[in-house]
Amino acid sequence: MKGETFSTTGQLLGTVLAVQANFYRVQLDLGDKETWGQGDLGDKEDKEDKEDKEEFPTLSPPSPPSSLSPPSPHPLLLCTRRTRLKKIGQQVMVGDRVVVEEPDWAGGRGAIAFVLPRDSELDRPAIANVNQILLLFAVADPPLEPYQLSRFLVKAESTGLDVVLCLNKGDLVSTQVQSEISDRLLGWGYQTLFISVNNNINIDKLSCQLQDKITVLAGPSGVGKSSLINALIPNAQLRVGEVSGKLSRGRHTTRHVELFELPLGGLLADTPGFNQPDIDCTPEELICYFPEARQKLAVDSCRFSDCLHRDEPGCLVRGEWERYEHYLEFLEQAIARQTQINQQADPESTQKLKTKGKGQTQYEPKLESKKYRRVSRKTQQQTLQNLYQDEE
Ligand SMILES: Nc1nc2c(ncn2[C@@H]2O[C@H](COP(=O)(O)OP(=O)(O)OP(=O)(O)O)[C@@H](O)[C@H]2O)c(=O)[nH]1
Ligand SMILES: [Zn+2]
Repeated sequence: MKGETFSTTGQLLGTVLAVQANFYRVQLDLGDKETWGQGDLGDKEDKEDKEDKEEFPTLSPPSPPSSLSPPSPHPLLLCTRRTRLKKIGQQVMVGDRVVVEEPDWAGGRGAIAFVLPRDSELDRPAIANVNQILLLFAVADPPLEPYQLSRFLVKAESTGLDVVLCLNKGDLVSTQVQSEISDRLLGWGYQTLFISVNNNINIDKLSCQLQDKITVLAGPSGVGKSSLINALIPNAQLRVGEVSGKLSRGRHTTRHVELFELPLGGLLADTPGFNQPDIDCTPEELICYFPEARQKLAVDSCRFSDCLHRDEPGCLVRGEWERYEHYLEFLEQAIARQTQINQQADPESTQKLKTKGKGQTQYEPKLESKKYRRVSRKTQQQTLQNLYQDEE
């Protein structure tokens, strides 16, 4: 039986959990709970066919370096990057799927020989292959601010990744209030999961949503992000404690990005706290980051294809929806930002001559075509700029 452990070409695969100076901490797929447990390799070898044995004749029970204990169900190796990768300028990011060569099980070392193509790539935090963003807010203490929540949601949507919205401190408000908030957010296009880390409510439900995925946790200060990580990953504090001090301290004192292994499988990225995320998308694409408007545009379109949904005739989007005011505000910011970018790109000229039909010409504000164009999904995924910023 072959598990996920080795690809068909018999390579040793793993995921980069953290980058430490010139070393990469790689969690290997082998050791998968379904195939065999840690230190149980003899069993596994019995199950593996001969072909695999021949390819890995020196495999002995892997044990993670002692500095990385407590034990993970998956072996960890501290790896260098092969010179060939450096020569071709191949960067290795946290979240990357990599091929590891020459594992030295006793020393807990190895070398990264290849980086598999990425499904997604976030800028800040710099993590590859993220599947979803878990946006955590609190229902109270700090109070739930619709405008701030909207801003975080738009920013999260702009990555092109799935967004999971979770409200913590459910213990501080009545179920009646929770249900009102829930209805309101449903109007925004979001199903909300109410949790209470303190009272252990719905933590198991959330765990299921994170299973087997790479998730980035985001949210403003004080909503319970550290508390949630500790609830989801009982060993997190201990693990981090041995590497960089208490978990919460590590989060706020460095830009260090790290993926934590979830007990049910999957990885969670801990990120530094941040304040107000910037709206840095183009004016034209902004509307796509409002699910309630996106719904309308999925079935019909505005009269003008370049409609910014303000006062254009035949606009499908303008109207009585709760976050329309937010949209208009963010739009102003996106336009201001775009104008600034254009001016910086070409300070001499902010106008361009445009030829209209019938030979007429007119000056129009010059827009940096590349920036103004609707961006590809891949590009969207590459930007999560300023979403995370160190508190220091
Ligand atoms: N009532 C209540 N308080 C909670 C709950 N979860 C966390 N808290 C409290 O909220 C406060 C902030 O929690 P943290 O986990 O430090 O919040 P954080 O999001 O990590 O905050 P930063 O570190 O500033 O980013 C702490 O006093 C927690 O005890 C909860 O479910 N209910
Ligand atoms: Zn419109």
